[in-house]
Amino acid sequence: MLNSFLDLTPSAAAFWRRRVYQFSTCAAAYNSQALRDNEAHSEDYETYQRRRKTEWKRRQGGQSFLDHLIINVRGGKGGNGCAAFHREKFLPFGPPSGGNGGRGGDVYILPTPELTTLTSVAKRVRGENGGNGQGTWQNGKNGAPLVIRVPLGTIVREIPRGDPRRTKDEWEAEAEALEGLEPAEKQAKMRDNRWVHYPRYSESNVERDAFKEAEQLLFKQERDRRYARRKREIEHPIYMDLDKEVEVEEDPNLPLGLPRKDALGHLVASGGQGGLGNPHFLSQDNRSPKFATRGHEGERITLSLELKLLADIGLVGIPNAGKSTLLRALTGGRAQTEVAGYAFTTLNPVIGVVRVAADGSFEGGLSEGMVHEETLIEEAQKQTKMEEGAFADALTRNQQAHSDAVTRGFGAGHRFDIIEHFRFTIADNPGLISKASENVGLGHSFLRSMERSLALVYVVDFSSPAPWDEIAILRDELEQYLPGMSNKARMVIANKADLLAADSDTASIEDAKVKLKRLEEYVEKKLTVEDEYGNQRSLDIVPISAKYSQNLKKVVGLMQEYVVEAREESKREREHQS
Ligand SMILES: Nc1nc2c(ncn2[C@@H]2O[C@H](COP(=O)(O)OP(=O)(O)OP(=O)(O)O)[C@@H](O)[C@H]2O)c(=O)[nH]1
Ligand SMILES: [Mg+2]
Repeated sequence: MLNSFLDLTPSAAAFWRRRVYQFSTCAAAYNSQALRDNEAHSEDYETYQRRRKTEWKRRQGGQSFLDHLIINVRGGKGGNGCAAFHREKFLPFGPPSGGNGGRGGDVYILPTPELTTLTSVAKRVRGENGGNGQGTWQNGKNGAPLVIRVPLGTIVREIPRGDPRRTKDEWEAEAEALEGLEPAEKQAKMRDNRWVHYPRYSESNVERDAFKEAEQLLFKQERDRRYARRKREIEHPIYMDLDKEVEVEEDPNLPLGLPRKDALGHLVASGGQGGLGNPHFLSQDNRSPKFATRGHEGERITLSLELKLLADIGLVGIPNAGKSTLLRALTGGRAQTEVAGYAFTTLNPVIGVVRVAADGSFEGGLSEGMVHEETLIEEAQKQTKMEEGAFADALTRNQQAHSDAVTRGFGAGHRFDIIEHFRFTIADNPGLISKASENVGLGHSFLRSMERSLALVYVVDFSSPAPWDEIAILRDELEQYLPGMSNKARMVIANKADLLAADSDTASIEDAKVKLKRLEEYVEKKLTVEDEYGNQRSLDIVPISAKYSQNLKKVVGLMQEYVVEAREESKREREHQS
C-alpha cells in the first residue's frame, strides 16, 4: 500500500523515504544494544557514522573547531520618551506627564573557565531594548545587561575603521539609510528618528521656537557623543587579554536575602540612553510641550575574538601514526581522545596535561603494564567488566587516596598532586597528509592552534615500510602552512616499535636496529633545523610503543627539557623588552 502511495507523487515519495530513513536511524540509535549484539550490523553502522562525520568535517575546512571569530555587538536601544498630559476630574489642563524611556541594555564580555571553544558565541549580539515611557509619569524599564561568555584565554580586539570586516556604527547606518534623498526629506526622516509628537501636533511643533531650540541642543549633544566615541576608538581601541576570571567582591555585611551578584565582566558596548518625556521640555515660554525624544541607538562595534589555545607541545603526524594513543599514554588515559584504526579519527585538536615528578616519573607511567587499546575495544572491555560486577567493590576515590598513602607513601589528596613537580600541556592533532595545504584530508587549518606552541614533535609509524617518507611529508606541509614553522620541530617519535621484532628472534631484532639506524641517518642528514640564532640543531629520535607505554619516560624527559628551555627563553625576552 505504501508503495502505491510512493508511486503517486515524486515529492511525497521523497518525503516518505526521508521519514523512513529517519525512523530507521532513530531506531538504530535506540537499539544500540541490539546492534551491539548483532556484530556485523553494528560495525557497518559505526563506520557509516564515522565516515559521515569525517566528510562533514572535511567540508567545513577545519572551521568547526573555532578559535577565531568576528562578532557584531550592539547595545540595546533606549526606550522612547512619552508626550502625554495628566487627566483628572475638575482639572481641565493637566501638566505634561510623559515618562522617560528606559536605558538600553549594556553588553559585557565575561571570560569563563566553563567554555573551551568559541562555538557557543553568537555572531550577532544585541542588547535588550529599553521600555518606552508612558503617561502619568511612568518611566520605561531599563534593558537588562547581556553577557557574552567566552573561554578563558580569549583575546578581544576592536576592528578599526577602514577594515572591510567592520560593520557600520549607528550614525553611518543612518546616513546609509538616508542616502539619495532630497535634503528636506532627509531632515524630516532624521526628525522622525529623534522625536515623538503629541497626536496631530507633528506639523505645528516643528514651527515653534521652543522645539527648534530643543532640536539644536539635541544635535549638539549628538555631535559631542559622536566625537567622544571616535576619540575613544582612536585613543583606546578595545584590546583585552582575558586570561583571568572576573571576581565579584561581595560585601560580607550585606543584609541576608539579597540575591547573589553574578560577575558581568567587561563592558564592550553600552546601551543607548532612554528618550526624555515631555515634562522635560516644560519651561516658562512653553507651558505645554507636545513633544518628547526617542531613545538613542546603542553602541555598535565589531569585535574579533581569538582563542589562545596554547599547548606547549604539538604532536604532528600522518593519520594512524598513534598520536592520540600517545597522548592517552602520557596522561594516564585522562585525556579522552578517540583512538581507532582508521584515518582521521581525531577531528579536533585535544589538549592534555602531562604531570611530571621530580624524579622524572610521570602520571601516565605510574600504572605499569597498562595497555592503551582502541576506544571501542576499551569501552567493550569496561562494559563486560561492569556486567561481571568487577566495579561493585572498587575503591572510592577517597579510599583509593588512602590506600595510596599507605602503599606508596604519597599522602592523602589526589594521587599525583603531592609529588607533582612540573607540568606541561600537549596537543593531539588531526592527521596531516600530503597536499593538506590544498585542503586534502582535513586540510591544515588546525595548525593555527600550534603556531605558538613551544615545540613540535613528529610522530611516525615505525612499523611502516618507509617512516622517513612520512617525516618528509610532514615537514613540507608545515612549511606550506607557515614558512619556518618546521624549525620548531624538536623530536621524532618512532611509534609502534612493538610491532617490529615482535617474534623477538635475533634476525628481526637486527632488522629493527638497521631500520632505526637508517631513520637516524635520514633525520641527521635531511632534518637538521636552524634555531632563531642560526645554530644548526639535530632532532632527537626516540623509538617507543604508545600502546604498551614503552620508553615514554625518555619522551617526557626530553619534552620537559624543551619546555623549560623555551619558557626561560621567553622570560628573558620579556625582561629584555621591559
Ligand atoms: N601495535 C601498536 N599499535 C598502536 C600503537 N599506537 C597506536 N596504535 C594503533 O594505531 C591505530 C591508530 O591509532 P590512533 O592513536 O588513533 O592514531 P592517530 O595518529 O591519532 O590517528 P588520527 O587521529 O586518525 O590522525 C590504533 O589502532 C592504535 O591502536 C603502538 O604503539 N603499537
Ligand atoms: Mg588521533
